[in-house]
Amino acid sequence: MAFFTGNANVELKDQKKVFGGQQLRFRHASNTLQCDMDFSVFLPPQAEVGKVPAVYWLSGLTCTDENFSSKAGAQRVAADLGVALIIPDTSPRGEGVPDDPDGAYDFGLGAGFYVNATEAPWAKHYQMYDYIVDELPNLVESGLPVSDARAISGHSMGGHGALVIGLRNSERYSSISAFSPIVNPINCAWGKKAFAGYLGSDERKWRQYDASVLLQERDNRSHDIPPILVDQGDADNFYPEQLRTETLIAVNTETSAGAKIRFQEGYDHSYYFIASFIEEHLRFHASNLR
Ligand SMILES: N[C@@H](CCC(=O)N[C@@H](CS)C(=O)NCC(=O)O)C(=O)O
Repeated sequence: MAFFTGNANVELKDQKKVFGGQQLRFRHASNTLQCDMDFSVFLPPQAEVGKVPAVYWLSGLTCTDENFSSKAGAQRVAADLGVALIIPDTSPRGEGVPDDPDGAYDFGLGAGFYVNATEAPWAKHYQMYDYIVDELPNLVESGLPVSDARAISGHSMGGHGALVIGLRNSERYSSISAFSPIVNPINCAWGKKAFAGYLGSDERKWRQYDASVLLQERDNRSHDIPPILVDQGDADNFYPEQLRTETLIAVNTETSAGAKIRFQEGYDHSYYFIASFIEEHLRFHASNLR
């Protein structure tokens, strides 16, 4: 199968057969992020005969596109369901892309928080929201056998990204799910640091990137929200201070939003937790993908 035929901007870096499908890794020149970006894709065997729907996966702090592909064990079920997995990196990368001045893991490289930065020196490259919502799906759908039937999922910072992007673009995603998401970043240390850096000190600008605020304010929105599934391990060392799951539970109840938010006993924040429940999440998305 040929990929991105005629598009000199995209290079195939790796290709492995797995469960009858293909695990692929590409590099492309991103206009939105003003740098070269790697992304991974799993194409199920069904993609050989037609376009398949896709689950977009957003990873957490310190991750690249390779953590999910190598640790979650999602390919077997995705192959069974005929669903592609689209796995971007977590920040812009490369020479000239600024990083946290102290090299901290929770800001800068590996920590783009899926926002469009407005503050110098971040604004030039840190436009992850637009990259995930527009550039990446446009690229994938133009050069791979992947349709515009999309679901979105993610972990921790990526769970925050999936909830925010899915809630703000409900016409583009048929379902949303998250593992251990940061659900109220305007009220936790990770979120405050990231939003102050990328968006500046005016906290009113932060609210557009907070899943609990978006859910609370959904009555003002013109369309309904997609079905939502959230799993949270109760032995997660970032729960509750950073993740603030209770805030989402309260808003979900108060607004009758219908999100299914589950605690899973004894599970921590790691990819072992994701591997344990990814099958349920993929089946949930497949049942909603139009
Ligand atoms: N390195 C950080 C934690 C970072 C972390 O747990 N990252 C999660 C996402 S928030 C992850 O998926 N890490 C990569 C992995 O487990 O493969 C620390 O020491 O506190």
